Amino acid sequence: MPEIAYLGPPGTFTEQATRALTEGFDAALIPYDTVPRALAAIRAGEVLAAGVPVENSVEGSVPATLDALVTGEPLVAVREVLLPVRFDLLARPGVELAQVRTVASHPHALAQVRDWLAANLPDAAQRVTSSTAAAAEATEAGEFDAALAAPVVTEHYRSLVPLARGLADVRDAVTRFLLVRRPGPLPEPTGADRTSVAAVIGDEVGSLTELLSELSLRGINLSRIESRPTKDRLGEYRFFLDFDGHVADARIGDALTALRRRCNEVRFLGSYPKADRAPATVRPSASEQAFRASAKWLEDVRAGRLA
Ligand SMILES: O=C(O)C(=O)Cc1ccccc1
Repeated sequence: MPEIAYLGPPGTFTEQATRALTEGFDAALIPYDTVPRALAAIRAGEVLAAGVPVENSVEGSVPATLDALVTGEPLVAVREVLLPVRFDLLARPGVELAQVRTVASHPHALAQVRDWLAANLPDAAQRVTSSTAAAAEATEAGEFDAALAAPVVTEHYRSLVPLARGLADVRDAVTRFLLVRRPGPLPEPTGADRTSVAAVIGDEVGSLTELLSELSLRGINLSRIESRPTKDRLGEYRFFLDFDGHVADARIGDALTALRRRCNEVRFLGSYPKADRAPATVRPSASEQAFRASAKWLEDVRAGRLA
């Protein structure tokens, strides 16, 4: 049975997401304490793939995931899923809200209930853990007074009881997760796909504008842009771009070759079906048919068939 890594321990949001990402095939889910370790396990050939969180509608990107995706051997995303996130505040039996002095969770969880914590636990010290389930585990062990975690976490840390349920400063917050693996055959284009790349550009006037123009000129809709320091030199950034379309689409292939020419480094991070299944809108001049017809025209010109 294929083994798939996820950010553990059991009971994380990533575990739930990874179940959804691997729906339809039998896989054994293996917990790793951090996203970089889960991705290292793919690179080392210990697991086939990993489910990882990439971004949240409230708190933005998960930097550890972005950095680990571009450090080391190439990896590509093959599926994505969106998971609504709400948190329970869990404590050992007998601990009341007024007694909570320390509350632990993943940084994204603490950020998503910042207002609730300010209003209800203004004096509690916030402690960061590697995941929400790690916070629950440590709370059960007596390390913290309370943990913010997924409601399902109590299936694993059974002595914990909720002090508050369904917390979220922003209703309908969602987190986006990817199933990542080593490069291989790509998912088939569906007409509602997303492509992810990471590009390092030179420190020159207009280099980012020109990079983005390569997409807009071909009618490609950019759905996310995020920058992270390359860590090599102050002021040098790597841009993580997500856009509508599949690398098999002519307009996307054309744009990627342009990025490859322009950028100091381009890493392809996958083409995969969008979770919302919303088809890409393609203007007529960027359609497959238009690309085919113009390539044919050029071929004819070069062969001396047309003036
Ligand atoms: O810690 C977890 O449970 C995770 O899977 C990471 C995370 C944390 C907060 C919101 C969504 C995902």
